[in-house]
Amino acid sequence: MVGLQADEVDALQFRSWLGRHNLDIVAACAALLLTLIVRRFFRSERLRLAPGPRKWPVIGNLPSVMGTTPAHLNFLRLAAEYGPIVRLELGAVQILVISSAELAKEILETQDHIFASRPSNIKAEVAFFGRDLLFAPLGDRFRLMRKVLAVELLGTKRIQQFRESRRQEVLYTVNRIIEEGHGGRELIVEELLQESAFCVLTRMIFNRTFYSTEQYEKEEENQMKNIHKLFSALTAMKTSGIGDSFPSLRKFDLDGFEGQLTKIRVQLDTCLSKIIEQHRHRAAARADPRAESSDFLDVLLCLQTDASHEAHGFPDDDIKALLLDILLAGTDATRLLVVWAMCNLMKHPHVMKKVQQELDDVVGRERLVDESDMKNLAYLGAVARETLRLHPGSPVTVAHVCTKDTQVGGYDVRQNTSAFVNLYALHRDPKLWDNPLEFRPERWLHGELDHKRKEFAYLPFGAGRRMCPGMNLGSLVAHFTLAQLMHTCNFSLPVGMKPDDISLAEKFGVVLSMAHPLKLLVSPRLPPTAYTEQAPLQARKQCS
Ligand code: HEM
Repeated sequence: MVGLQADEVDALQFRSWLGRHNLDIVAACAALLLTLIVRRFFRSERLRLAPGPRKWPVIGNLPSVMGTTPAHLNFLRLAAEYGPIVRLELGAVQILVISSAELAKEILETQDHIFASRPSNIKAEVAFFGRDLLFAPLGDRFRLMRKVLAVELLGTKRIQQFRESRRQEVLYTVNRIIEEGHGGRELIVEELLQESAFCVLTRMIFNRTFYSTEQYEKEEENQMKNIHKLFSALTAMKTSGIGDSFPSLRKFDLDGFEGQLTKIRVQLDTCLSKIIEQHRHRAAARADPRAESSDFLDVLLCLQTDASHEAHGFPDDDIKALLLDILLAGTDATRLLVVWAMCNLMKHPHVMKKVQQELDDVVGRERLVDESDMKNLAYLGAVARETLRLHPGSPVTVAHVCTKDTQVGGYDVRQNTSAFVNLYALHRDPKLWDNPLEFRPERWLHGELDHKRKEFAYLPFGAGRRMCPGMNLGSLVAHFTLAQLMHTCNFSLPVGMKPDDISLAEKFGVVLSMAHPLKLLVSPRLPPTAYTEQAPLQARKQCS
């Protein structure tokens, strides 16, 4: 190579080597690619994955769960075909549907430490400031929020503190029902019960309600109405958007899901920030803000500034998110328990008769029910339990995401798979319940179930680390509302309608709503003297 520099010689030698080995290189690349494909193929072949329907390219099993059939019914159908554990791919997201008590125990107890987290979720991230508890992944923030909620807000003493405001709100609703049903007018009680459940909670959270223009400043009343409107819009929206199933498409917001959530969040934020400022202002005017803490928001603002408490410095966004969680998780669940119980009582008049007889025996007809009576109303309690069995407000648990590769029921489960327990399926499983579709409150009495019922057969509040922290409050409010309604009112069906005509069909949505809300006729049941107790509206004025 006369006249060539050393590096030019190297380049020429390399080119000639390349020419000679061209084919070898292509073959090596192809072999590498093939190895990767084969390894991937064999890896998933080696994994023993749970059964499930055939997948479509890209969209996976989305067609199996799309449409207007409620998710728990789709899951029930899939369980009948593939068994108690079904694997689905919803776009890029892997999910497991669990439909037996044994496997529910495995997810919610034996492997609770692995399955107690939540997957990321656009709705929570956008509408709940990405800071709420319901959708919080497992970690220090989750533990702190859960502790604050359970100990500081929903402890027995704190719940007792709001006894009078609950009584006023429920009696106010009873009055409205009797008034609006006067003269044989047909009523959709469900709508009034939604407002009632919401206001019971807003009284505890902000010490505000939205019915009375006399008690509250107009601005405060409008704030509550606005929150109710925004909150209703939020709950009416679907739980996930295209960006949840296909994270790579999220930035395009193809279905406008994120844009819509952002609009609601901005308005909620403005409204909640104003209420927080008003509470701060009021607390600053008190001699000892702690001594006079009167509602949940006051309590949280006190913790925020208490250097000795671990919640010290809790950001405002965490406070807003926690309060929204209480409204979101508490309102519908409580309302639905009362609504489905009433529906079943109207469908089974002999059960209604027993409930009212028990109320007359325990309370009598000369006074109204008090929360302290609840412990003596065993039959009414059994009606509520049986209602939650057949109509659990959350028919499927919130998603529990698996934080590492594991096995469930002998099947391999990959990290980041979301598991849903179909509570509706467990509660109607003929292997666990005698005549599961029959509404029979008696099954809860006289220890009838003690020897028959299996563990994890009945989970209306979930189980494990993510079990509902509002169970006691939700049960108390729902049982008390039902007791007041059954004690003070006579309900009957519109002319020409028979109990058998009542439809138990369920509407598509996250919670278990009635597809055909019940229309009822109502009249007072007690002698007029029983209603002379301090009128609830007046009592609310004096209390504020
Ligand atoms: C009858 C009424 C209620 C029923 C049937 C009910 C049911 C449930 C269910 C099934 C879950 C999901 C459990 C899981 O993911 O495994 C849940 C979670 C939750 N509930 Fe309730 N609930 C009721 C009332 C309430 C009330 C009144 C509140 C608030 C005061 C509340 C607050 C929550 C919260 C914050 C969570 C999320 C807990 C977490 O992720 O750690 N619930 N509830």
